[in-house]
Amino acid sequence: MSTLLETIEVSFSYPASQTKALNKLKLRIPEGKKTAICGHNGSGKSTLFLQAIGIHTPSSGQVLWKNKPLTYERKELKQLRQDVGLVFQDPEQQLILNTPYEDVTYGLRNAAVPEPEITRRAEAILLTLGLEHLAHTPIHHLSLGQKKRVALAGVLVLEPKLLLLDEPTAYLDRISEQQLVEELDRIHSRGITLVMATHDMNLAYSWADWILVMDRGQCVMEGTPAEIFKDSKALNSLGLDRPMLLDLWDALPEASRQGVSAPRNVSDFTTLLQKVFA
Ligand SMILES: Nc1ncnc2c1ncn2[C@@H]1O[C@H](COP(=O)(O)OP(=O)(O)OP(=O)(O)O)[C@@H](O)[C@H]1O
Repeated sequence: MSTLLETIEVSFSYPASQTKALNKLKLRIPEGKKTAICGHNGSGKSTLFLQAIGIHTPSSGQVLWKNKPLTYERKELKQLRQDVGLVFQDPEQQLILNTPYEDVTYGLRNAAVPEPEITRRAEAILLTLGLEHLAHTPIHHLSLGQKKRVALAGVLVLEPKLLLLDEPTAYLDRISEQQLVEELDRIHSRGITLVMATHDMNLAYSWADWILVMDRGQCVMEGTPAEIFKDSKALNSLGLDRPMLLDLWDALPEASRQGVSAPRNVSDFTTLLQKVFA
């Protein structure tokens, strides 16, 4: 499993704060996977993302992109921010222009992409995310879910190799969440490595193929969803819930679970129930 981004013993404190937001953090983001980063409020997930795009620099330790330590030179940071896209939890922090079209084209102009190419790429990404009819609508007229899509479009249009998403489904309704997850799967199938910070253990369990758990600025667990959610006690002590599907799975008669792996989504669970109660 090759590593795209790595932190080696990274520590960082915000100027106004006494506590370390990151405390000798050691973790790796595997290339090509869908990784979920879980952890209670304040465990350091967003701070890690800001380190990954070089907005903050470690007070000690190193951040490595493709096995090379970041030097934080201007040219390198410019390239890094094209390779690593960050979608903030709150789209208001990200959307600075008046309309989705202006916002999506802004990053391309900064990257000195030729004008015909800008138009082509902006129109394509707005279409992909179902935003074409809103391209010239003032952003303050959009719903939160639509703003989240615009923020995602503005990052995706730059064709990053690694996409970091901070709580992308927070405050979305079930249908919008489902649509976003489907879109993320399409993005992943194009070869983009995805990392999602989330509090939603049901989503982490069904969506991710690799999970990192953070606590007090450290990575305290890593593994596949099956490995991570096996240890309910450890998760509880970290303030994280067990996915509902696993509780339901445990409630099934033992004989029906023998030799079958626990379902990762509702549709697999329903199929299993139909077999059990046939
Ligand atoms: N701008 C800031 N100024 C001072 N302290 C901050 C700032 N941003 C974060 N912190 C502190 O750094 C620590 C890590 O915060 P961070 O936002 O990275 O956690 P998180 O895991 O993303 O939390 P959440 O799940 O609530 O988004 C917390 O103790 C937080 O209070």
